[in-house]
Amino acid sequence: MHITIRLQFAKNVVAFSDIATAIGQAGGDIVGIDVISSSKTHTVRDITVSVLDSKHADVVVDTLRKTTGVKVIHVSDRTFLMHIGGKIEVKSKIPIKTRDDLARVYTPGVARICTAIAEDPTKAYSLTIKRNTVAVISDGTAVLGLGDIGPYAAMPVMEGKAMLFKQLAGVDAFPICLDTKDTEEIVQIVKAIAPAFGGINLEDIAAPRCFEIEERLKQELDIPVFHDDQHGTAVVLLAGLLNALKIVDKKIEDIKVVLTGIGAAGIACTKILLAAGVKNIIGVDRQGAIHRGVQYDNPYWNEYAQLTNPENMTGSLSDVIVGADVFIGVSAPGILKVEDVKKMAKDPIVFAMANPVPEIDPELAEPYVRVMATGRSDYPNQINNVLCFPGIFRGALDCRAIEINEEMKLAAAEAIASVVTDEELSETYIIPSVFNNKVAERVREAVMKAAYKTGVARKDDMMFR
Ligand SMILES: NC(=O)c1ccc[n+]([C@@H]2O[C@H](COP(=O)([O-])OP(=O)(O)OC[C@H]3O[C@@H](n4cnc5c(N)ncnc54)[C@H](O)[C@@H]3O)[C@@H](O)[C@H]2O)c1
Ligand SMILES: O=C(O)C[C@H](O)C(=O)O
Ligand SMILES: [Mg+2]
Repeated sequence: MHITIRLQFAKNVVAFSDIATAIGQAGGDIVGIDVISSSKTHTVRDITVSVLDSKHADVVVDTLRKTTGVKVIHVSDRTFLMHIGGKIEVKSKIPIKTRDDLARVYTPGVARICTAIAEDPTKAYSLTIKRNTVAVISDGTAVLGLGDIGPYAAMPVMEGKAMLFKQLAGVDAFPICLDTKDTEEIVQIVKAIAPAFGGINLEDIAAPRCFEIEERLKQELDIPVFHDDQHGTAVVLLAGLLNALKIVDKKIEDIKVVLTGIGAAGIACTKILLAAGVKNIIGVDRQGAIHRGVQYDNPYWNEYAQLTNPENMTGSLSDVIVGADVFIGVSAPGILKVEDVKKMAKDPIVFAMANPVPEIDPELAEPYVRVMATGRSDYPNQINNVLCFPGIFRGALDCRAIEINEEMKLAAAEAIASVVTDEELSETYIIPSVFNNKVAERVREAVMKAAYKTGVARKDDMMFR
């Protein structure tokens, strides 16, 4: 990573070459220097330094703080700089240049538009932003793998999702973080703001509350409601697994899968795998393998035990991973050990998808696995729901679907997998890149086709009939 250190130094006490030497001795690489101001006695410079990680950054900055004649004014890194003032803004489509423009976009002209919508509320789709908007709703309780960090801290992730919605699929998404963890209140708030939106993307809401919130909203709203961490993740996981299985030449019905983190993502991933034909899947959470014969406080785990773990295995991750063909992690950093990977069947597939730190460091796992994937953008094979949510909502909005159903999700998974051709498929390319512009378009088309086929599309479109 790069950090930029703004420092002031006394010219008669220390020379810049001494500062450069100090940075070099601390292992930092100077990649840029800007002079901010200079007087007879003092100079202020921004020095951009390449460092290994945030601990290393602290070492470099501490060295400078201890250098006589140097005052560190502040330190910023590029990632922080990209977040200053937030990452998105609202823009008008039409400039208001004249009184005439004003009288059309605002009072009095706008009143005729309002009246038309009051007479026929479906006109909201043609005369307001509704046809292109998605609310990205979070309560900040399961933000990436950081846990319950609250609504303010969740905002940067939701802003990031909104950027991706726009860039990858042209969808106008609004980040909305709620300062409540009350299921009923969240349901009522989302229902109340729904008129402005064509779809609702729930994000980073912890299990098990997320299940009830999604179910209630699906029943009570006539626009698609989609919990991204459940279904977006499940769709992309299935796409990646379908392609990875081609490489190891194993059939989906024959594989043994061990999945850690039986929360929002884990339960949805399990369900999509069962629907796709997986027979032997064992879920592991903090207490070990989920199995029959115990009563869990979490009702979803009791149901989970009925659907999974055919041999009713008990024990820890290390116990049940023996002979597994596939490991899927949607849980917590570092919980899969190299020793565990060594116990897996031949040609192991490891999808360590916890963000930002995966269940196993890919560098540690790589010598022992055939196919390795993470949720991150800095390693090959990024299995991340960003491959799904922009295209799936684009499709749902364009055909004005009332919901995003199972057929639409399966169609999206197959569409994502299909972007990687048989010639291109390899251990390090099982899933297309986020920047592959075929992804959102193919997902959109597949999702619309499935929506028309299952009768949930409201917009007439002969092309997809
Ligand atoms: N790559 C992706 O696209 C993607 C998508 C969704 C979620 N995720 C990641 O998956 C993780 C879970 O997200 P979620 O939304 O399902 O959260 P969640 O809070 O709903 O579920 C997390 C589950 O993991 C369990 N867990 C925590 N520590 C564990 C441990 N040491 N061993 C076993 N289980 C443990 C928790 O008990 C909980 O059941 C996060 O790290 C998130 O970043 C990745
Ligand atoms: O936000 C991501 O990168 C993926 C996913 O939604 C997560 O919560 O980890
Ligand atoms: Mg998420």
